[in-house]
Amino acid sequence: MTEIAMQLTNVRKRIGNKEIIKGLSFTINRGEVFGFIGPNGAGKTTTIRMMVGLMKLTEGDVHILGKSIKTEFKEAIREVGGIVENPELYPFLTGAQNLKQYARMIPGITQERIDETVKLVGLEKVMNEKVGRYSLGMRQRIGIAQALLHKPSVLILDEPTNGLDPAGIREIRQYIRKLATEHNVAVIISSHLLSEIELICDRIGIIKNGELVAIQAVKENTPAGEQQLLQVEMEATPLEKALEVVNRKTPAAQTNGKITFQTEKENIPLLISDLVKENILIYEVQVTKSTLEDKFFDLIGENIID
Ligand SMILES: Nc1ncnc2c1ncn2[C@@H]1O[C@H](COP(=O)(O)OP(=O)(O)OP(=O)(O)O)[C@@H](O)[C@H]1O
Repeated sequence: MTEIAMQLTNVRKRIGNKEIIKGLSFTINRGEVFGFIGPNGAGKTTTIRMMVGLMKLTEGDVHILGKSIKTEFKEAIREVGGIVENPELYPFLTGAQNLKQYARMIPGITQERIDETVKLVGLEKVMNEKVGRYSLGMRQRIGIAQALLHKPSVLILDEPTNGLDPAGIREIRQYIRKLATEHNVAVIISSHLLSEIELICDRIGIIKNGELVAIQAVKENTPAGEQQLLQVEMEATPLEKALEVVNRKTPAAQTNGKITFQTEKENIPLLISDLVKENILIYEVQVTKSTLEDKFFDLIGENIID
């Protein structure tokens, strides 16, 4: 059974009189790697800062394992680990000393837990080396270990592959996948490069100008022979209620005032019947088979390269 790790509901952020984030609604499941992609300035970092509790929401809510970041901040935030800016590390201390230092700030972290996280990110062999001598990829991994010490259910990484070479990216990818599948962590990764992120993620949400413009499963991760998921876009009223009903069967998001989700063909009539039973009015349903790249270039209208 899929368990929702994080749910964004109509998340908005206004700074001054500018609305930077314009009503984001989507869910991320445990064990899933979710990519959050969009051009520079799209609103990824702002959204992530709200998800990790570094910035207040102007409107809407974020629930983490069902706990509201607004009304149950402590309980909700306990389930989140993240690297938003570069991980804070002391280059003149060893990896082991850095982790120990960091662990002092969190109550109840045992040496056993530190060792466990080191193993999780595969840094056992270099723990006694000074961090200043680590490669960028190793520094990222020790940052991930720090973020994991308190056993969060959701791990959020802002541009974790930034500046890494292909080998570094491959390593990070391997550990992120392991975290999701073996430890049931929901991992959220932001990036402005589709090519990098589609290799890591199960699902990708595309953000542009503070709005979610599409959400789609990455087909490379679909086992061979499995039926290809169809992309469904639906205009329905009331939207929030419709979103909730669809979410019971499959993760759905709100994009441009419509509900977007993916499902197998035979599920479509079942979902429509569920919606009708709940007195939801359906005005339009669009079903497409488009690939992620098609969608991405259609929506963004440009190749996202710095
Ligand atoms: N404190 C602020 N005051 C005013 N505008 C801001 C503030 N922070 C961010 N913005 C604006 O909000 C928009 C979204 O910024 P954000 O950093 O979230 O985008 P991003 O998708 O993370 O981009 P990048 O990939 O460049 O980091 C941008 O247009 C930015 O100029």
